[in-house]
Amino acid sequence: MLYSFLLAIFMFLFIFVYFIKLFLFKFPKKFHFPGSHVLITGGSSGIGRSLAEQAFKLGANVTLLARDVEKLAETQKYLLEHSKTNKKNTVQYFSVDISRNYDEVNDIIKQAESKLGPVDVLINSAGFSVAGSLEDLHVDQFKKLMDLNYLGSVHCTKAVIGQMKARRRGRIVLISSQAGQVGLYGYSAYSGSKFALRGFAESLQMEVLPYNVHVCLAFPPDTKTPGYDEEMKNKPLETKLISESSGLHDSSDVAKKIIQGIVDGTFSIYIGLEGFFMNHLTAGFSPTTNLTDTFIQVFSMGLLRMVSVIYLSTFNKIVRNCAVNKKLL
Ligand SMILES: NC(=O)C1=CN([C@@H]2O[C@H](COP(=O)(O)OP(=O)(O)OC[C@H]3O[C@@H](n4cnc5c(N)ncnc54)[C@H](OP(=O)(O)O)[C@@H]3O)[C@@H](O)[C@H]2O)C=CC1
Ligand SMILES: CCCCCCCCCCCCCCCC(=O)[C@@H](N)CO
Repeated sequence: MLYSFLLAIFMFLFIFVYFIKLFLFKFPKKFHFPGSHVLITGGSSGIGRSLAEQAFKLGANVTLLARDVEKLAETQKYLLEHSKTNKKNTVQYFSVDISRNYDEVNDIIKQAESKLGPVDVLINSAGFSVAGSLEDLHVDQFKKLMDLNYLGSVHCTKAVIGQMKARRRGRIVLISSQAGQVGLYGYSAYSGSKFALRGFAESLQMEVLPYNVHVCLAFPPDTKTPGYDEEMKNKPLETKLISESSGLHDSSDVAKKIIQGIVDGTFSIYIGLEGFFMNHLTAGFSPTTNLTDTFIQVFSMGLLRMVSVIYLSTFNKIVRNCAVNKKLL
């Protein structure tokens, strides 16, 4: 009796999900890297640099944007020497602060496009993090985080979106963070800038879907990069202890998942086991681009919510214990 009841529920959900595929959504077509133009902000370091390396190896022409010319030149040299393919693809770079002024960013991107053709994939990886309690964070730091992590991505996206829509081809990649899925101790400033990307990504995806442009929003966990090392210097113990629960990952593994997401046109890209859980728990009203993920979400959200409540209580305990140890409570 119970067995056939469960079977009926399973069948119902199965039919529902396939209904989604057949009648409600057209899933993205695969993207092919060879010969394409991939522009990567923050391409001279960390996750952006690993993405540049992998895109270049796949035969893409790569444009790197960042501020420091030496790091850019060094990355270009590294790619040309270490990732050489038998294809005739190339790497160029431009120095620009993407957080400041839309017109300046737009000019640089137009220059990049005049050399390598219209951008097919825009990867917004330039970003940084500062962790601290609200009392320790300066209001200026909130502003700087929004200017780079959020507006920097908006500027670059606005500069390429017109031609992508016109050509019915393109991928916009936004690098959020697991701290853009859950707010944690120390991330009051950083999380705001990363949650903002999700609102931007979801709205934009609805706007550009008819033009075959796909938005990919990635949620990396802690990843060993120069930016991470910098963040660690002033990270509160609470934030360290809580973040440890989803481990420390390698930037080339993170980049690999993102590249696969770009190929598939996945809206929501996660990394690691905790990433998988958080992705499905927080899927909410986000676009569906993948049948398996949608299927898992329909089944698992309630159960995952239960798991998240347990995690939350352990995080709250960490914060309380730290306050007690600091003799604040
Ligand atoms: N590392 C991690 O643990 C995680 C990182 N992320 C996110 O991934 C992205 C990449 O992080 P990560 O690889 O660690 O960062 P890194 O600090 O290693 O690299 C940042 C890159 O962005 C460039 N950049 C910084 N400011 C600007 C600016 N104003 N204009 C143009 N370019 C700029 C830097 O070059 P230059 O300084 O020369 O301008 C550099 O190339 C960020 O958005 C980050 O928030 C998400 C989750 C985890
Ligand atoms: C359903 C239950 C699953 C629960 C798992 C919870 C794990 C939460 C850990 C969050 C880690 C946040 C990392 C932020 C990384 C980052 O963006 C900075 N390092 C940038 O430099």
